[in-house]
Formats: sequence, structure tokens, C-alpha cells
Amino acid sequence: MTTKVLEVKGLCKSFGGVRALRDLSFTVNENEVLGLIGPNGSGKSTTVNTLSGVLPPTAGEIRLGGHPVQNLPEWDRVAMGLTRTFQTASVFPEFTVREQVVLGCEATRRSRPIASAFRLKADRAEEQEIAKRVDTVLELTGLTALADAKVGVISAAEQRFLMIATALASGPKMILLDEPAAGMISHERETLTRMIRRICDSGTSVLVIEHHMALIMEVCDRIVVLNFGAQIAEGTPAEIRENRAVIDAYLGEAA
Ligand SMILES: Nc1ncnc2c1ncn2[C@@H]1O[C@H](COP(=O)(O)OP(=O)(O)OP(=O)(O)O)[C@@H](O)[C@H]1O
Repeated sequence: MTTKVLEVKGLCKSFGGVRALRDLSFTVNENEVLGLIGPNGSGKSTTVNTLSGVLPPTAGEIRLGGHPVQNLPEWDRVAMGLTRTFQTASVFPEFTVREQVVLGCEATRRSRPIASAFRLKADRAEEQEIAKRVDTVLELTGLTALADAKVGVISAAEQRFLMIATALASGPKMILLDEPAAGMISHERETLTRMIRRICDSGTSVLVIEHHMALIMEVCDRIVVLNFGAQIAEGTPAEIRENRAVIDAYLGEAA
């Protein structure tokens, strides 16, 4: 049976007179990587910003695991299992890689500062649980060997992997990746492609925005295509490659 992780129904977003999103409806299922593609200005970032809670939708419904989340703040959505990365790397150069990933666990921490101060038993158990989760996430993102390196000295691609690791540290059901391959060279994109598949196989569904079509076609199970804020196609990579409206609006004849 297919389990829906994220359901988007009739999503609209306007900025004054600009209708950035026009009635989007799609789902992301368990064990699925969904690609969101389209020309510049077609509404991809607005979709991710609206899904994650950075922007309030003008209309429509967003459900996570069946629960409506469109009126919840970003932090609550993270705690419920919906997390994201941003287009630009937001990292702390003075932290170690491990310390930065630990920050990503904050949204799901149960213990309060008072418990930490007294080192209560439950708090110690949670510390151990977090350490284990951080190790798992570092392995999933290929950063184990860099765990004690300062964030400021690792490569730009590794910093992007670290952003994914930090987002995964909250143990999400669903991760939104906003142009994760930006600035990467060929072998780094291949590493990223394998990483996205591993993330999906480990139980976190993925929605990925990306302009790099080879990566999208290789990693996605299904693809949604936007143009001028409207959904013009949805299908498997093979179907999207052949879709006349998508070729005309975005891919061109070469894809
Ligand atoms: N904060 C904002 N205020 C006004 N208009 C906005 C705002 N954010 C986005 N828009 C407009 O909404 C539309 C969709 O923009 P969006 O950034 O979502 O597109 P995109 O597909 O992510 O583009 P790109 O591939 O260039 O990142 C564009 O017309 C854009 O100018």
C-alpha cells in the first residue's frame, strides 16, 4: 500500500499582483524522491518556502502524515518531521562538523535546560540517543571522517552535504532540498545523487528542486513541472523527458 507522506492540495501563493503559485496539487509518498523543476521564476522556491513555513500560503492545504500543517510555524513543522535545506550554505565556520549536526537535533529535543543542568537520567538517555543519531546522519552523508574538522575548512560541496546532514538530524519523514547541487562539479554531483537515494532508502522521503537535469532524471521517482506558477506536467523521468509541454517550456529538444 502506498503511504502519502506529504499532500499538497490547491496551493496558491500571491505576492501582491504576482500569482507565484496557481493551484498546485501533488503528493510525495513513502520511499519516494520527487523532483520539482521548471524555468527561472516558475515558483519552485516559493513552493518550498510555503511548504516549510517560511511563507504563508494564500490558499490551499499542506498535510504531513495526514495532519494539516499550513498554519503551523516552521519550527513546529520540523518537530513534526518536515525539514529543508536552503539554496545558500548556512553553516557555522567555528563549529566542528559534529557540533553543527547536533544543532539540527534541537527541534526534536524533549529535555529542558533545567533537566540538562541536573543531568537527569532521562536527559542522559536523550544525549546518548542524539549522539547515535548524529553518527548515523554523518555516515549517511559521507561526513564521518570529517566529524571533528572545523566547518570553515571543509570544501564548499562538503558544506552543502553538511546542510543536508543538519536537516536530517531532526529525524524527518520528509526533506526538501533547494538546489542542493549548486556550484558542484561532476563527481560531487554523483556523490550527492547516491546520497539522495540513500536518504530515501533510510526512510526519509525527498522533494528536490534542481536545475541540473542529469541529476534530476537519475535520482527522481517522479517529477512535477512548473511554469509561471502552474503545474504543467507530472510523471516519471521517462514521461517528463517526452512531454511536449515540458520540452517547449523548459527542457528544449536536447533533453
Ligand atoms: N518575496 C517576493 N515578493 C514578490 N515576488 C516574489 C517574491 N518571491 C518570489 N516572487 C515572484 O514569484 C515568482 C516565482 O519565484 P520563485 O523564486 O519561486 O521561482 P523559482 O522557480 O524558484 O526561480 P529560480 O529557478 O530562479 O530560483 C517570480 O515571479 C518571482 O519574481
